Amino acid sequence: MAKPVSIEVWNPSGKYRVISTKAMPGTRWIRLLTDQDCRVEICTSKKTILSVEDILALIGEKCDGVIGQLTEDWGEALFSALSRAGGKAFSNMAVGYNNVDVNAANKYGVAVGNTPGVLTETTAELAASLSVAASRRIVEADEFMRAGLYDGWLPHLFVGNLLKGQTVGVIGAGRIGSAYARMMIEGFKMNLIYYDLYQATRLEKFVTAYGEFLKANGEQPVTWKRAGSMEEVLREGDVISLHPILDKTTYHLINKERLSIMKKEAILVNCSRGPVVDEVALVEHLKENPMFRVGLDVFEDEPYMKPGLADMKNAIVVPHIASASKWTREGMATLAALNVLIKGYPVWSNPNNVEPFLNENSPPPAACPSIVNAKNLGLTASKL
Ligand SMILES: NC(=O)C1=CN([C@@H]2O[C@H](COP(=O)(O)OP(=O)(O)OC[C@H]3O[C@@H](n4cnc5c(N)ncnc54)[C@H](O)[C@@H]3O)[C@@H](O)[C@H]2O)C=CC1
Ligand SMILES: O=C(O)C(=O)CO
Repeated sequence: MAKPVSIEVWNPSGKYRVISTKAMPGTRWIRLLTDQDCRVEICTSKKTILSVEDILALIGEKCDGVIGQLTEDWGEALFSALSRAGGKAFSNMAVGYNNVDVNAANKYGVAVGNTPGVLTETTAELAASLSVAASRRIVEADEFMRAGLYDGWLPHLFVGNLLKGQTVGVIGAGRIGSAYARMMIEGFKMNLIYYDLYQATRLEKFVTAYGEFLKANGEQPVTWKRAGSMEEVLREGDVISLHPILDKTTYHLINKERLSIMKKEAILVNCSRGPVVDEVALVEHLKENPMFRVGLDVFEDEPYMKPGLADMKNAIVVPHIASASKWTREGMATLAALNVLIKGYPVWSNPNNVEPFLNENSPPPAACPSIVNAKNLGLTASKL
């Protein structure tokens, strides 16, 4: 028998019981739920990652909807329990939902929400920050300064790579990958090579137009190329950033063999999911190629790093903070809350445009912003 988990309660007499497995930023998300007659229970356990047993205890006998986190294992056990408790909706507070077994949710008729769009720019900004920090060796230089080792300017001190005119490679040119590409192209005048299963038409148009603008102003135009294979991106990119979803096609997409075809002084950035990179092979590669650098926000065995990674000077590591801006995190909480409103709301027809849900000063549309299994469950699409 799992121990009861500590909770904070809002609107105790609300008709619908909604649980959030973590406290989330802002208060708008709580207000939106309590305004719709929900009793909101927020888990206040000190444990960072809740186990399946902890969440089963939270769900209890009656529960209408749950907002959960990407660190939790949402599979058969939780969806069957939620369904038995009368629950109809679950939302991850994340756009990625590789921690969710959507087939199990379908089996129990539970809608699965995610939070796209609101984190696109914030996540791309962190990928861009890691790209610049790695290319200019900012973290190494900062450590050197704090250690009191700086005794004067030297021609060879922390020499890094110039980004202008180099090639930025993007693998997975969806919302975040495309936003990142634009930042690197517009900000640093880099040329683009990308690989995706689909054509990134808007991104291509942007690079073409920006290239024409530069040319008209007497500058070297930027260019783009859609690669026919991932290997092409790896061979040609000077800075390569990974932005695909994690599934079986992208697991260990970067492995020993693929690392070996990259340029010796390339920079690799991963703000997608840890298992997209074979981290053991990466550590070996970093040891053998001191001029190869990485910026990592995510790790294969998160929250742990593979042995040796923390010792590598040519690696910058940050704790899965790519979406961590105040506006984005509050927006993610809002979208997650609206996804679990269980009054039979229709599903928003364009999850790539979630702006109307994010305006603090006007009520959101009466729709669930993003339900990934809406078609499987035959949910009605919003006409708004
Ligand atoms: N580190 C962090 O804090 C964050 C991480 N993420 C991760 O980023 C991922 C992407 O997010 P969005 O850009 O919003 O999703 P998206 O769905 O717009 O883009 C994903 C892209 O990956 C492409 N893709 C899928 N399989 C592929 C393959 N085998 N090879 C090449 N491309 C492939 C898709 O066609 C799509 O264009 C999320 O699924 C999540 O895992 C997202 C936000 C924050
Ligand atoms: O949204 C996601 O997928 C994250 O990783 C956290 O923002």
